[in-house]
Amino acid sequence: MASNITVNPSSPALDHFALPNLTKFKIALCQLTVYSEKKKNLELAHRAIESAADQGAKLVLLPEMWNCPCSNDYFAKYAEDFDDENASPTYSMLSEIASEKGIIIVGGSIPEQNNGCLYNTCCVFGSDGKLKAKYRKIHLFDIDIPGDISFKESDTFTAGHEPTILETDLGRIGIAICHDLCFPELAMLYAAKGAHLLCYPGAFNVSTGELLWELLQRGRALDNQLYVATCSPSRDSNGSYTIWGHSTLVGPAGEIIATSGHDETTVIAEIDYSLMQLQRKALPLEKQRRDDIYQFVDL
Ligand SMILES: O=C(O)CCC(=O)C(=O)O
Repeated sequence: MASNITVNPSSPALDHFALPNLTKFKIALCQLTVYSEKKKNLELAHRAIESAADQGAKLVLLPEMWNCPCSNDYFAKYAEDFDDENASPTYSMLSEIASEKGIIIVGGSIPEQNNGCLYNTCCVFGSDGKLKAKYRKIHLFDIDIPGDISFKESDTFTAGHEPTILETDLGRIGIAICHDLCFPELAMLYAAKGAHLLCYPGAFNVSTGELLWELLQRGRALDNQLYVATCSPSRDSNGSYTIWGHSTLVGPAGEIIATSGHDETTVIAEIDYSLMQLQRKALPLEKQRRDDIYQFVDL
């Protein structure tokens, strides 16, 4: 299981205090407008990534479902097969711009078609333009609030099974998508494997967004004393699914470092892992944890 997990938590070499080569860098959260034409979405994303890199961002995070309208009616039509990279315009664009600018791109999510199944998938490209990881959303979003919102992602998508954390020059990055934020267990698993940063492309709606979006990401950051970055599409009030927006970077004490409203924008903010070390020294939750009373089981 978990073939994307490259760090062995039981390895004595894993030092949770160890920092990557680059401890301070800029991250960009590109809160993109989503159009019904895929080509337009690709062009917009390309421009936003290029501009973020030109402003010094070393890591760019894109939103959930940024190249496809957020509706079960569209997912199959817009889906791409990443195994056939030449047939995937999204794969090619992200790979090319990552290597051209020498940046890491956590490519939000798009519908992936693979062996007759559809997945809500995030691809991560390294600064050499190579695909470094692929994460398929594990917790699908099914909700039914009478008179408010009804959405069943599991009608269309198959759930993924593989937590994904990757070792990069910018630290160990855990990947998850949107509704995955509601499950502290996944964030804890990544923290146990030494993650410095969790990236959540997301597309919360206005119904759950106002109450939960910020609370959840601050909770995941605070519990695990690491950085959490989220990136949403911008709001489209004409669509059937009204997006909350508010792409955010949260620091290891649960503090909001930078955030946005719901319009199209790019948030550029600094990650400084030395703050994570300070927070873990000041409040050593890891040492205070009572594994004799409750134990976190990592299968
Ligand atoms: O968990 C929620 O309340 C919203 C999640 C969501 O919008 C999604 O997973 O697409």
